[in-house]
Amino acid sequence: MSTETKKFADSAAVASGFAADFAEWVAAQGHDKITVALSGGSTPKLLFGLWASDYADKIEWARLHFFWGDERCVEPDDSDSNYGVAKALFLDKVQIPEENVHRILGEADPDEERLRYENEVYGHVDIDDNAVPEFDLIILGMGTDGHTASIFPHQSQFLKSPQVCEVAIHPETAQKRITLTGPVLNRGKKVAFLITGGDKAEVLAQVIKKEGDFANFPASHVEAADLTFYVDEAAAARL
Ligand SMILES: O=C1O[C@H](COP(=O)(O)O)[C@@H](O)[C@H](O)[C@H]1O
Repeated sequence: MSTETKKFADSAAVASGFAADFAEWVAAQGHDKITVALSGGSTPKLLFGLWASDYADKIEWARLHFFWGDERCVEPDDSDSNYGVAKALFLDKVQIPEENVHRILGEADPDEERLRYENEVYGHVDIDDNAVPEFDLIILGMGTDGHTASIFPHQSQFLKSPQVCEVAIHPETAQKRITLTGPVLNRGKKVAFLITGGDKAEVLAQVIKKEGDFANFPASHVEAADLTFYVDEAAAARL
């Protein structure tokens, strides 16, 4: 298992550092149908913008299949939709076949969608001997409460769920979400956290150093074989 922390000056530098590593990694993959689970929220927006502006013709997008680590149960054109954000910022701007985009249907019944999406994942992603999907790359973020994907501290049982996806509930808004579970995050062949901002510094330090309240932060339970934290100086202030 290898864990690395890459520190950058600010959030823009995190996006460009990750984008450069990503382009190199895609080019080095010896197979097509490279499966990537995207994160949502605000942090990856700079990355998505950069993919559209600087990498549209530098990456063979048709080799990639995009999935999501989590989705909010809203319409795809809702500003809260993780898919909607990615679509507006880069999917509509790069040459990627529609069938390579495997969105979670946030507008569908969550319990039915959880099962449909699980089958979608099984239809395209390698599995291990225990039928756990092995994405080539999973991109994750972390909330100020230590949640990752949509595994929140109050639903930490999802870290050990035997299912591919679970229906999560946001602790403050009660918004329903669909999230990949802990075993799937841990089986990612490569996992990258993108974490920026001083408001995450204290939690990030506990997550990385495994100190203090770390056990209560879902992000600290992601233990993939190849794990990299891309952080800015503000988020890294307590490391
Ligand atoms: O709700 C979510 O939160 C996390 C962190 O989001 P950010 O806005 O702090 O970057 C994100 O990784 C997750 O995908 C998202 O749905």
